[in-house]
Amino acid sequence: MTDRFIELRRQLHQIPEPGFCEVKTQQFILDYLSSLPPRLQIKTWRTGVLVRIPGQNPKRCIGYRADMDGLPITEQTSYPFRSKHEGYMHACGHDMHMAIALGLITHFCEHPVDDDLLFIFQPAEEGPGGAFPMLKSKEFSDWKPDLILALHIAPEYPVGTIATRPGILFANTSELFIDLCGTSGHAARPHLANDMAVAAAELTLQLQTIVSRNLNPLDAGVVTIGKIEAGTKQNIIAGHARLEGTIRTLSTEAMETVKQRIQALVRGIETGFDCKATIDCGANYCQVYNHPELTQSFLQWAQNHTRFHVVECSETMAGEDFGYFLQEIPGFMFWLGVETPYGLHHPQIEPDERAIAVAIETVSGYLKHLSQNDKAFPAG
Ligand SMILES: CC(=O)N[C@@H](CCC[C@H](N)C(=O)O)C(=O)O
Repeated sequence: MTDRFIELRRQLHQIPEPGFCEVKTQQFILDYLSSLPPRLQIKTWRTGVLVRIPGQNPKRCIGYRADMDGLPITEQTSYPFRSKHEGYMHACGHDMHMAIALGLITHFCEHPVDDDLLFIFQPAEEGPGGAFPMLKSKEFSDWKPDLILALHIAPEYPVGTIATRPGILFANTSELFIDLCGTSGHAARPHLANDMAVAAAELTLQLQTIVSRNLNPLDAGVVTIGKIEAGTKQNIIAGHARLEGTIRTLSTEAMETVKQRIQALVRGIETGFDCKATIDCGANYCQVYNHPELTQSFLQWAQNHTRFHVVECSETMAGEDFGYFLQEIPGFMFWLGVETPYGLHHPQIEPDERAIAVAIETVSGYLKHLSQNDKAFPAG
């Protein structure tokens, strides 16, 4: 049974696509679903897919979400089933997440529960963010679940480990794009140009003072510049530079502080370097805030009813747009151990596929438990 979903994961691994371009991925999911019993109800939303399994005696609907997009990374794994899409890779486990969801759908087709189940294949988690527009869509609203769950692979935990925590699990995020416009010129005549490579270098270092000097150390934050581009040739002074990065904070107040300080530092660069700058904060994700009582009861259930190692973990500064679902629907997200020396977003990451069986066993057991226990649902 599990080999089947490992195989599906390997096939999905070969066709990573960027956010809202998951056309082949969507077709792959639809093709697989068409091999299952016709009692499934299926809808598409942009490149996403919604799958409803009607319950036998439904009082509620329980949702389970898997994300679908790949990353712009050139794969360097040892896999014989490497990405066929040059420059793109499933380096954040979304291929695993989708294979697990397909495994769960297959399981519940064969073993239906009382409540309706909704499986959500959501595009564009890595950006610009598919969760929020999907949540607001008519397709989703008509089938809005009463409770929602999701998981994310965790390279740092061994297979057979499940980890989560009540409250904040993932941070608030904001993308960051800064363009600096000066004047290019001959490399030998700097006094007649206005060098944006130097301005970009200065700004990159200044941005690193925000977390260390402006944020309360007890209110964590991160400012990372992941990409800097400037100039056209080694002997031409760069008239333009672009910095691309991301901001992460645990509180919304800290996010405001960081953004205000970025504004101030960029204005300082404009004055100091006599240039023009623009700041674009791109896509923002709210924090993933796990429903406290529900998460606590899941941890207890998993400890008592699974064979797996259950850990209460700390928060991460990574982001996840699943947080938008949790703003409107009680639920939680948890980590699934896939032990590998390479972290998320690394070109060599090779998650241990045995975790697919761990996830299917755990989530199918928990969804069945939820469906059989009115008290397991949060009040109201
Ligand atoms: C789990 C994970 O790695 N998520 C991404 C989410 C991206 C958020 C957004 N595009 C940004 O860069 O701010 C992450 O990088 O944490």
